[in-house]
This record gives sequence, structure tokens and C-alpha cells, in this order.
Amino acid sequence: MTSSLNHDPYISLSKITKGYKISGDDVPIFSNLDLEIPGGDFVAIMGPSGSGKSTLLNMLAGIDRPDTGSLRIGTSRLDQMSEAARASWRAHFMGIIFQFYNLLPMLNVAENVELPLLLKPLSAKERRSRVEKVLDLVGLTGRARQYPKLMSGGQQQRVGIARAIVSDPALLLCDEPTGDLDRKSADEVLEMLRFLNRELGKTIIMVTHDPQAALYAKRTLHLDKGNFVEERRAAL
Ligand SMILES: Nc1ncnc2c1ncn2[C@@H]1O[C@H](COP(=O)(O)OP(=O)(O)OP(=O)(O)O)[C@@H](O)[C@H]1O
Repeated sequence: MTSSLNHDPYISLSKITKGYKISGDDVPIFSNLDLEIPGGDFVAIMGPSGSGKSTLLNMLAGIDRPDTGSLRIGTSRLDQMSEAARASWRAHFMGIIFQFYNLLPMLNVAENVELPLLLKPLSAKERRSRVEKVLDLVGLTGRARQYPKLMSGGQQQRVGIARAIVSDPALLLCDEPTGDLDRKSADEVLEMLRFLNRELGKTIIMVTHDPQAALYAKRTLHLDKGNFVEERRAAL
């Protein structure tokens, strides 16, 4: 199954400005940012600490808003939506994968993965079946009742991935998804992201400091002084 979003312009940022007030001073992060990411892409975002990678992800997630400029994802103008509309949009159209997994320790694996589905009009049976399906997909069959703190980092990140894809979003945002993992676990997680991109057509944007992780993406963009430079594009 591949997504029909493949090759369509999917994410479009135009003339984005964004800054923060730091100790009373306006500090610009982006002053004229343009970026196009077609549906079906897998992009690694790299760049020095403080260059704005998390700021970009937060804007794409609708957690934060550009000061000016247009931010379109699919047919939605995120820059024009209210905070509530962006939260609802986020719940329906994207999954987020975090460096430190962000799992709730008092919930077991299945309950953690089920969380995004509680916002949807689904029966308990349907929710259970979807959770089982994604746990199988990430190689955690039989782990549903385990608690995250008893699992390895790699396993916890796979729970994080299952939670991110359980609603079947078209877009996955990954913030340093392997930053807390050893090489072997990191490679397993990255293989999984590649599978989700290639086989299920998910559009993936991954912030990473790890050049080896970036090699799993189709292209790497380097963020420097508020602009993107394409560093690498995989041969097709
Ligand atoms: N909510 C905020 N309020 C004030 N300043 C902020 C806020 N968020 C980010 N910044 C500042 O904006 C700049 C960019 O931060 P950002 O976290 O996006 O960088 P980054 O590239 O993700 O860095 P790192 O690789 O260290 O995570 C930094 O100078 C940071 O201090």
C-alpha cells in the first residue's frame, strides 16, 4: 500500500518569519524561510544546536505558529488556524515521535498506544484491534500488557512509533528519534521508519544530529542561519 500523496506537493512553507523575545530582545530564528516537502518524502533535518530545528518541528506540528508567512500542509493553512483547530488537526493528521519516547509510566504498552484513539469515535473492540495491529507491525506482539519502564530504549521507541501511527496519519514528525539509543537499536528504529515511508507511504520529517541516521532518509537538509541547504539526495 502506498499513499496517494506520493509526489504531490504536501508541505509548503513560504516567507516564514519566526522569532522569540529573549531577555526583552527580539531574536529572529527564521527571517525568510521557504521549504517544500512533497508527500511521500523522508527528510532528515540537521543543523547546529540552536539553529531552529525544534522551532520548525513545532510549527509543522501546529504547536507553535509562524509570526508571518504561510504554512500549508495538504489543503490546510496552519498559520491561519486557531490553537484549538491546530490541536484537532494534529490529532487527525500527524504522529509525533520523541527522543525520550514520552510514554506514560502508569499505563501499559497497549494503553499508551491506544491514547490517540480515545479522541476518535471508535468502539473499544475496534481500538483494541488497531492497537494489536500496530504492535504486530513494530515487532511488539505479545508485549501489550508490559509496562514501558521494564523495556529497553529501543523497545520503548517502538511503542512510541506504534502510538504515532495508530491513527494512520499521513505525516510523521520525529524529534531526534534515536538520540537516546545505542547504534543497533537506533538502526532498528530507522529501518522501521524507512519501512513506514517506503511501504506505507508516510511522509517523514526527522530532526537528527546523527549523520548515520540521516542516511536512512531520502534527502538531508542542513539548517544554517535560518535557511535550508540540501546536502544529500538519495539516488532513486
Ligand atoms: N519558547 C521559546 N522562547 C524563547 N526562545 C526560544 C523558545 N524556543 C526556542 N527558543 C530559542 O530559539 C533558538 C532555536 O531553538 P531550537 O530549539 O529551535 O533549536 P534547535 O536547532 O532545535 O536546537 P537543539 O539542536 O539544541 O535542540 C534558540 O536560541 C532557543 O533558545
